[in-house]
Amino acid sequence: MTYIAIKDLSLTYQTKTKSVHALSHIDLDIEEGEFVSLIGPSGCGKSTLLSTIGALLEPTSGSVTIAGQTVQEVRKQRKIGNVFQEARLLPWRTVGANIAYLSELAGQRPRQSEIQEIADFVGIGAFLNSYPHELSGGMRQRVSLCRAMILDPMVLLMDEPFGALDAITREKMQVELLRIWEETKKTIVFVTHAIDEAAYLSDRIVVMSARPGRIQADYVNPLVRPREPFGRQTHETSDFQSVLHGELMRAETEERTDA
Ligand SMILES: Nc1ncnc2c1ncn2[C@@H]1O[C@H](COP(=O)(O)OP(=O)(O)OP(=O)(O)O)[C@@H](O)[C@H]1O
Repeated sequence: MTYIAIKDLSLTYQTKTKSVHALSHIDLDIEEGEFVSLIGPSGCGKSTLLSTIGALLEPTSGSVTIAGQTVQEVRKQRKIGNVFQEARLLPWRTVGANIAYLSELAGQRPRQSEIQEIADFVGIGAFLNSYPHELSGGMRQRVSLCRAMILDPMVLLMDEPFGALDAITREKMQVELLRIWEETKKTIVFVTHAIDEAAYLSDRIVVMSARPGRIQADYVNPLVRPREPFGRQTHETSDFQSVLHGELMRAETEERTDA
């Protein structure tokens, strides 16, 4: 059953000096509990699409609904969780206070036991009284994930969340995210540049064309779960990654032709 429904969505940015046609006639259905990755050439509109799903940007035309509600309604209920490449934590607040922050904005003060429970679940239970500058990049991203998860979001939108982490931390975070997803069955839309990351994590991989971004291909991931973590490759993994790589190359080539 369709949960996130994106219908004929286009978006053009208007600046003082120019207009940038970022997305063109996007149709995409995502089911409840699905893990979908968006990949595509740099500047093809992945973050823009994610922002329209999160109601951070208004499309020029078309619509996005989640469980039949407009994304603006869902956003008002604070039921959209965002995780960005930078953790965007408030440096003067402790980890615990950062996790509580968005709930406080919504007029709810989460109980300490609730904060402890989510922090334990995401593996930072021992750091609630620490400040962001005392944490590693991976730990800061865990705090950012807790801050989103404590809202019990209907969807989790993740924009290259591990893009700034070193390779080892990134792989650990991928394993952790899969565990969290399997236990909570949240619907996740995940933007990444990394084919191996998309192939390891997702149920589906949507490949976008060069700008203006369109859906170029939509792959159901053939790799059975549980999958090999830490970059370990099976024949099936490398075959699927080659297919995705070819698709990305086509998108890149199209960009050069259009330029
Ligand atoms: N606020 C804005 N005003 C004008 N143009 C913008 C704005 N934000 C993004 N763009 C342009 O829209 C296009 C899509 O940008 P977007 O960040 O969504 O792409 P992306 O696929 O996420 O890129 P990357 O992979 O490099 O992060 C790009 O050409 C970008 O320069």
